Amino acid sequence: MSVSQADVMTAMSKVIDPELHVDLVKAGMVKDVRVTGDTVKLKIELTTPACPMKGKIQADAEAALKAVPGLKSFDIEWGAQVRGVAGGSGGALLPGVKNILLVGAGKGGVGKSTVAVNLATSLAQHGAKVGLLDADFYGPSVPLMTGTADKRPVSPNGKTLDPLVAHGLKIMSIGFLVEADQALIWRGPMLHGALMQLVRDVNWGELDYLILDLPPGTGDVALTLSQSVRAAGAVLVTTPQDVALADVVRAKQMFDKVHIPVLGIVENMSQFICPHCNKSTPIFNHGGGHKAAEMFGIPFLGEIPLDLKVREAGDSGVPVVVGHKDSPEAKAFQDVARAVAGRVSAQSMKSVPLPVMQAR
Ligand SMILES: Nc1ncnc2c1ncn2[C@@H]1O[C@H](COP(=O)(O)OP(=O)(O)OP(=O)(O)O)[C@@H](O)[C@H]1O
Repeated sequence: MSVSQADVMTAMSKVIDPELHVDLVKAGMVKDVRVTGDTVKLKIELTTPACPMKGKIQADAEAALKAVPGLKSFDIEWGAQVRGVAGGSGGALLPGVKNILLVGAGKGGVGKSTVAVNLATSLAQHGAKVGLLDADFYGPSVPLMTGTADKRPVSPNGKTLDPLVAHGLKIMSIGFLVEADQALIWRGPMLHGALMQLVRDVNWGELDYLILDLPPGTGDVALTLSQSVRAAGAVLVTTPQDVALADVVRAKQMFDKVHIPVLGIVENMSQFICPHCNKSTPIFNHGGGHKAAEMFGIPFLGEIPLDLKVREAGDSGVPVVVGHKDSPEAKAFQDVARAVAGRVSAQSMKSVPLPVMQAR
């Protein structure tokens, strides 16, 4: 019995991407199908190299091909092509940037920068092209956390800046450009101008994801910055205690106000696992992030344990996903990164374009 290309496409159309709720053919993921006798070679192009569902899709695709009558063998080449969320990219300002993602928190000190750095690094480790922009004007910690604090970006032409490169990321921080206390006195228009310079006048090149570490809180500064870029979505970082819920509510309301979809909530400092006896202690309680996610009907992206390694990694400039990549903490960050990438892919599948925010 001879096998046709149509038989293979029919088989692939029965495989559903569980995150995107669409079959592989409709999603345009099946490419270069070449049938020779009773064998087929094809390429499946996922929507992100950090696809959280790759294992399931792989198993389902293989099972579907095995069920094609007459097909004796197959060879699937796996690839990934990140898609941009309509209206959530760098747009005309940064045509090479597919998705701008904001990392925000309702209040300071919850680990927002730690999550931004490890999220960006994990996505890069998966093979995505990632930039990290530290827009935390009042406390830029990305230079310290990425080991770039003693370096300065250079300008090849006197007009634009080359980002620094570390841990597979292109990095830019307000901390590279101004003294620590200088930005503290900036308000609306100046902040906006400085941010736009960091976005526009940096040679970001082609990026799948540009992660923006926002200042903490929901005041004017965070709001102005969120409004100034067209973001594909925001990741909210919180700690687990009940009192943090009020801050999550405020942060969610802020992103709603500027029409930026919240991709989900990350619960940081979730619980402390004793390195000596393995006993888990919920120092800041446990489950507040889950509760908040349920309350808003938005995804829970994962929880990160409270652990000395995470703090030490931040201070040493080598993110925990690099320095201790097999630790439970690194695995927790990697899971969050895959969940975020999955949510962005899901957004990109929605045909309704996001509203375009005008820079003020
Ligand atoms: N899961 C964790 N376990 C241990 N320490 C952590 C964890 N997450 C963050 N920290 C530490 O807590 C401190 C604050 O973290 P971070 O700077 O990321 O928070 P932030 O919310 O960005 O703060 P800010 O409000 O100043 O911007 C840092 O010293 C960091 O290393």
